[in-house]
Amino acid sequence: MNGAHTQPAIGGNAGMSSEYLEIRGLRVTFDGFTAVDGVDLTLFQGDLRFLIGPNGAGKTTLVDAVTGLVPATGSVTKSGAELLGRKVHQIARLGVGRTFQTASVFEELTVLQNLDIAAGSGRSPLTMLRRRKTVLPQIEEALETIGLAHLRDRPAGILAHGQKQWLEIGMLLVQDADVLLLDEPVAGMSHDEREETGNLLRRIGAERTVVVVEHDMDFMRAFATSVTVLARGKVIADGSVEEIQADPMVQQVYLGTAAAVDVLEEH
Ligand SMILES: Nc1ncnc2c1ncn2[C@@H]1O[C@H](COP(=O)(O)OP(=O)(O)OP(=O)(O)O)[C@@H](O)[C@H]1O
Repeated sequence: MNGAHTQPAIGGNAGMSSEYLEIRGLRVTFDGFTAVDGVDLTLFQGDLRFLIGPNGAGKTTLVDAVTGLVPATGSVTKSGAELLGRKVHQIARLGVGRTFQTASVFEELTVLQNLDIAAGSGRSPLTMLRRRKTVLPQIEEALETIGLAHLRDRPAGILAHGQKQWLEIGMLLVQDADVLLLDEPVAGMSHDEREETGNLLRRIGAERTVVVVEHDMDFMRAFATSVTVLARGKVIADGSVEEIQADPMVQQVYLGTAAAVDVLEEH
């Protein structure tokens, strides 16, 4: 970690800005098995919220439910608009975007074309067929933000693993997503790529709400402004990194062994 990092502000701008995503009593059931069990979560603009928990805790299912991929009960509102019951593309249009554990970019298309398609997701098929002659300002901006401006005309297939994840994040930015749910964005990344990704999340997170599902505790400690711990579909703790690390319930449930305490407290 270099010295340029500012200390994460606990809770981001919580309380200072409008509420962005409010999850109440969220429940997802698969054939009688409850994967997400009555989750309440409030996320604010400026919050870089990490969602952690053991394997099978329900983290990805929660993201799937918010983004319309699995049916759920309860309520998820974004700035007052109910998301549950809407289709995936409608939720995306309301500004809620997500990435998957495996980056899903069009490998044969250039970086620019990938961003152009994402930016055009709200356009009609006819206008999509017409190629844009100029690069849209929001695409220029996204290229700079994700650090891929120099690779704009290269096929996405040649990008390094980390760069593909950044391109996916760029695709959410050009779609105007202001709530971003990222599923294990640094899995498989090198140390330097993690550092770059963390800085990218800080840059984009200042004006947005970013939720990061992650297993990497070092990454969480370095970049989280707040943390929610899920276990067996329920929220067992919510707070700053320090509060989460000191929580005996988290130490016990999260990994369940004495070694787990070392993992959580390691610096
Ligand atoms: N489509 C499905 N059908 C049945 N069960 C499912 C389905 N999707 C997830 N589950 C179950 O729901 C539980 C929560 O899974 P989920 O993938 O959300 O956990 P997770 O916290 O993201 O885990 P990991 O950290 O391993 O990715 C698991 O027990 C999983 O087997």
